[in-house]
Amino acid sequence: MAEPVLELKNVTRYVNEGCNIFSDISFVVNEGDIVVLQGRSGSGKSTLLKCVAHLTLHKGECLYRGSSPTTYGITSYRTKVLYVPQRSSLLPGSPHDFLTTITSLAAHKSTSRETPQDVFKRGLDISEQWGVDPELWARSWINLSGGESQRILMAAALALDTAEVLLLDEPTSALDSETSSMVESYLIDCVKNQGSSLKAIVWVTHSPEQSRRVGTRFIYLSAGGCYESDDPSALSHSTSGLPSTPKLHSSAPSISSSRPA
Ligand SMILES: Nc1ncnc2c1ncn2[C@@H]1O[C@H](COP(=O)(O)OP(=O)(O)OP(=O)(O)O)[C@@H](O)[C@H]1O
Repeated sequence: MAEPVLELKNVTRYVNEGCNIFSDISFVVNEGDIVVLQGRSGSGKSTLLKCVAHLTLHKGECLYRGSSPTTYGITSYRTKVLYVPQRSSLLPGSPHDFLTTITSLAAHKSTSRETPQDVFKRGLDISEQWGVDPELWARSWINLSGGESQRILMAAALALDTAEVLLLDEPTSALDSETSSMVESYLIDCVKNQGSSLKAIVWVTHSPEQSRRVGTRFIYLSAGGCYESDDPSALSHSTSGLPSTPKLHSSAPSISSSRPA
């Protein structure tokens, strides 16, 4: 049986007293899973990834291999459960600077024996397979296109080779369909490859087609709770039970489920 790698227990993101973006989100991510997380715009997908990455205040627990982030130390936890944002716009310097900074962190050094040069070379190799000119790694993030930034960020995350779980926030939203499919295939192969350090992905997308191509499980955020479905595009043809405009929720648990998530 597949080992659980990540466990969300009653994760609740509050905004004000008694007002939540979502409440009591609970599900387990097992080795080999590519969990596609879908939901209407504003339903809280990005916020949930940030809660799991311990980047935003929340209630409840996110256990990695059965232990809390504080047990590992938050920075070490983030090398294992790695959040890849949709945009790199707030990062200073160049992608090369970024990778140099990350590989110099004690948390990275304690989980990787590779030199920064090895990591950088792998990042170049991966991104070149996706059509990125190696020279772009020396350019400032702000002068890269959305698609160039997205591919380089993803290549950097994979090149670090420390994460067992990637939390991907619309990772191909700026890519054309051909490039998107190369990135998708690479990620799927990594999760399937027994020798890879990457064991699972939580993948936010708005595309039912992408959900079908990459997902092994499908979780939907809706009405401040979540449900799991066998249908990779349940949201796109759901006509009931979903608010057209997501609202903050004033009551606690609200988990609708076609199957317990
Ligand atoms: N710090 C905050 N304070 C108040 N509201 C917030 C805060 N952070 C996020 N929100 C609100 O929470 C909701 C969920 O935001 P989030 O970005 O997680 O949604 P999403 O499902 O990822 O949306 P999209 O699909 O449009 O990217 C939004 O209505 C957003 O405005």
